[in-house]
Amino acid sequence: MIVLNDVSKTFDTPSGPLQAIVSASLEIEKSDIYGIIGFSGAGKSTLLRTINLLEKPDKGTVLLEGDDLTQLPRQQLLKKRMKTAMVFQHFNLLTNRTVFNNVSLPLEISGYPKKQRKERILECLEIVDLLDKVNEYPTKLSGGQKQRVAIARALANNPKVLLCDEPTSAVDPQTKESILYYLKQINEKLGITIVIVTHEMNVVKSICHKVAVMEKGTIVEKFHMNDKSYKPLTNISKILLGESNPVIESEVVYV
Ligand SMILES: Nc1ncnc2c1ncn2[C@@H]1O[C@H](COP(=O)(O)OP(=O)(O)OP(=O)(O)O)[C@@H](O)[C@H]1O
Repeated sequence: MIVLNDVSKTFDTPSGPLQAIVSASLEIEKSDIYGIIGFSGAGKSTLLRTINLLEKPDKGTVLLEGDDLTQLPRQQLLKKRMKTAMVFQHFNLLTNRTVFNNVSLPLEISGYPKKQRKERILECLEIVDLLDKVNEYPTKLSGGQKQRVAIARALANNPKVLLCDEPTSAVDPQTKESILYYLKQINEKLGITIVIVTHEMNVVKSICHKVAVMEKGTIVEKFHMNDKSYKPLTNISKILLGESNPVIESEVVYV
């Protein structure tokens, strides 16, 4: 479904070039829930953003359903990018639009037939159980409800992949569980592939099938969560798989 092959990305910064991704290779299969974990600054978000080429790699290839996105002309890339959708930590809803009109936005941008928009918007809001909030404005919603609207908006154009960047980091533990529940449902019922960047071990334990661990721009480890014979290499994976006590080596790893 998604194949990153030897992807590298360097940013120009005032203090010189910063290599955010170093020769990363990753294979994500259809219907996977794939976690990308690591300490702050490891390159997780940048790697996630290369999957739909929001971040263009300097080197390497990014295949989405067999098409190399790095080689596609702009128009074809924009079309192909619609197969992916993003969910962010801080929801990124438009406060001057109602819930209904927030979910409508990607449909307006993609030119989804006007007559069918309402039906599609309501379908998406039903998936996240928010039909009773269609006419509310985001400021009236809780954090969890805002994130569910963001998930409904992400689903609007029928993506095959959801790219989630710390989707539960800005909400309380109970709300976190609810958001993970909806992501799981979306994966199981709609077969949507989910790639999730997180620093929360509980998120990984709760929904991920597979995991990649990043350190300083490099993918240092990949494994299946249910592989009982797997011997973890890094502190993070040792904690994740219960082979080590949760040494809070950094404030950015929560168990
Ligand atoms: N647009 C940019 N310009 C310059 N440097 C950047 C840019 N985006 C990211 N970086 C740098 O690249 C490195 C990796 O950043 P990235 O956000 O991918 O890490 P991360 O693992 O997601 O961290 P966090 O968990 O803190 O969000 C960091 O040093 C960051 O400062």
